[in-house]
Amino acid sequence: MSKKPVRVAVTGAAGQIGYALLFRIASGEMLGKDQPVILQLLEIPDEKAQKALKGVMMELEDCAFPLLAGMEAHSDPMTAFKDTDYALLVGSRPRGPGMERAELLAVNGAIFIAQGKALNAVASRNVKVLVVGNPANTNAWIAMKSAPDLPRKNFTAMLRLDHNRALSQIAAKTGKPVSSIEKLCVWGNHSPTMYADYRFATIEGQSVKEMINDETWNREVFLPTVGKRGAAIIEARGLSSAASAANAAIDHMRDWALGSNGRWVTMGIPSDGWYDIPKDTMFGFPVVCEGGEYKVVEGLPMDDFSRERIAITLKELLDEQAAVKHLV
Ligand SMILES: NC(=O)C1=CN([C@@H]2O[C@H](COP(=O)(O)OP(=O)(O)OC[C@H]3O[C@@H](n4cnc5c(N)ncnc54)[C@H](O)[C@@H]3O)[C@@H](O)[C@H]2O)C=CC1
Ligand SMILES: O=C([O-])CC(=O)C(=O)O
Repeated sequence: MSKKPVRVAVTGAAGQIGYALLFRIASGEMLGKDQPVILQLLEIPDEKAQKALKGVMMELEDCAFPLLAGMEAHSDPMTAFKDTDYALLVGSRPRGPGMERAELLAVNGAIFIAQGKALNAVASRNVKVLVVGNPANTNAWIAMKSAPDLPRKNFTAMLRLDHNRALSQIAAKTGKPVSSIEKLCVWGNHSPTMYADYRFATIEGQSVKEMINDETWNREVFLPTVGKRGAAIIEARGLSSAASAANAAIDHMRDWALGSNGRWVTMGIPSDGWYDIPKDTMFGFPVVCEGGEYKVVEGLPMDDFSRERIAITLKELLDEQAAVKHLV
């Protein structure tokens, strides 16, 4: 018997990430090749944006995706999020050259208050929310705080792009396939302060740290390359990453919904006090997903350098939260 369709809301649906994301959701890459979806697409109430959204929907229609069970255009989150099972909050302003993501808080923060409230009012009580719009961790925190009737754990921020970037750098350094790397993680904020950590990573059972055996490379090449990759892409493309961001959003939601098969992945999630990160801080942690839930990998040992890096990224997040506390 075929499965009942699930509702997937995507905001910023006519933007660059939206264009790289929607076709993959509709083809079953996110929720499985047997799971029909209804797309509930939100764009700003602006003639040009709504017209562009109609164009994207025409293209979706022209793909004749067997799993696309329905599609709606919205300009109000209160209708876009009605009964939604999954919400991908992409819509917001991207940064340009020379900006940091935190500078977007002033323009983007308010979006996530309105959208958090709308999710609180009309979404499925089990909705799984992924915030992509920057600064992603703090926007996810704002949305979570604006939705007091939904479980906190349903709100997540995207650090999967950082995780994937770290995987590719390790694969290039070791000459081993990306798929062979396990137990990598990225701690903290989706910003240059993030701490990509391969101390526990293995390839075919062998320690990646021992294989690389180069702490100078870790500190002077690996960490800055992963941490500043977004800016490097803006510098090269003139626009921020889109296809790789959409790909990471698919990976994040797929693993959360369908499981990570025992593999560690990185998700930005509200802390429950793990690793001394204050409760509710939206922080990148290593997790394993199973049965529609994520579970933090606990008990990992910390050395002085890791403690220092985690303190830096935590302070940045707490400062971002403090800057918007009056709004939530
Ligand atoms: N967390 C991550 O790893 C990444 C996050 N991003 C962030 O994703 C966001 C979107 O990036 P792009 O798609 O490249 O930008 P874009 O400018 O191409 O598209 C954004 C779309 O969102 C729409 N929008 C703005 N406010 C909205 C609202 N309140 N409700 C619904 N739609 C709204 C705009 O009309 C536009 O069509 C940016 O904030 C960007 O910085 C980008 C890459 C990676
Ligand atoms: O750098 C940006 O502004 C877009 C982004 O978050 C990324 O590519 O990681």
